[in-house]
Amino acid sequence: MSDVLKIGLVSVSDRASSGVYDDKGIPALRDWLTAALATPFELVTRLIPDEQAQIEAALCELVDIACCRLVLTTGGTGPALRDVTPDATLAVADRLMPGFGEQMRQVSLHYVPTAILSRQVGVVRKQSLILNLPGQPKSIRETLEGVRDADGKVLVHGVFASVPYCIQLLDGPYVDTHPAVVTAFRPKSAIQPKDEQ
Ligand SMILES: Nc1ncnc2c1ncn2[C@@H]1O[C@H](COP(=O)(O)OP(=O)(O)OP(=O)(O)O)[C@@H](O)[C@H]1O
Ligand SMILES: Nc1nc2c(c(=O)[nH]1)N[C@H]1C(S)=C(S)[C@@H](COP(=O)(O)O)O[C@H]1N2
Repeated sequence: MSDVLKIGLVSVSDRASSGVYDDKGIPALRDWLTAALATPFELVTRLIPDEQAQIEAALCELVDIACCRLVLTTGGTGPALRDVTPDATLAVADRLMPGFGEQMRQVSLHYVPTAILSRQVGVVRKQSLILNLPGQPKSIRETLEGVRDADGKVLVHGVFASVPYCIQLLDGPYVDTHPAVVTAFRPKSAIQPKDEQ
């Protein structure tokens, strides 16, 4: 098994994918991951419209063929008729990870009351974790990183704190983070010394 974490990034947007506006989802995801990850990773990106069949196909390709152990989507999680990212994610899921959706909405409520409108889910397909993030580019940092007070103390944990251990439990590569951005939590027995990573 390679030590390099392959991460699929899927930006789901009718307007960005048709060129009405520039896609800000993938750049925001790339920037955040570059700042947060302390272990090697490789990105595979897709920009597609809000079409359920295309989202399902992209998720299956990224997990089954590109072997991405983590896939992050952005966009299409709301209640509008064309928002179908969670539906596509559930359709290709083997198992649900309800804590991720619950925690992302919990975090997001600190930023915006309409956080409850996001139907975002976390699931496992094969040995890969798929997480839906909302479409607002700023929601990427908010949901992954969580909420801090003015002194930088974490008030509500972002979901990324739990992603490295989840990948480890799915027999994926050992992933570590920069604590200034987000601290990866795992039980003491699962922590690998730096020289063995
Ligand atoms: N990929 C993106 N790049 C830049 N801004 C985006 C992107 N996706 C969404 N946004 C912004 O976040 C808002 C909410 O995202 P949502 O996924 O609900 O998009 P939408 O309103 O369905 O439109 P579209 O699918 O055409 O982006 C959008 O109205 C837009 O302002
Ligand atoms: N962290 C965070 N979560 C958020 C938001 C946001 O700006 N930041 N926007 C909310 C809004 S307004 C909507 S409609 C839903 C769904 O957004 P989406 O359709 O762009 O995925 O996400 C919600 N969650």
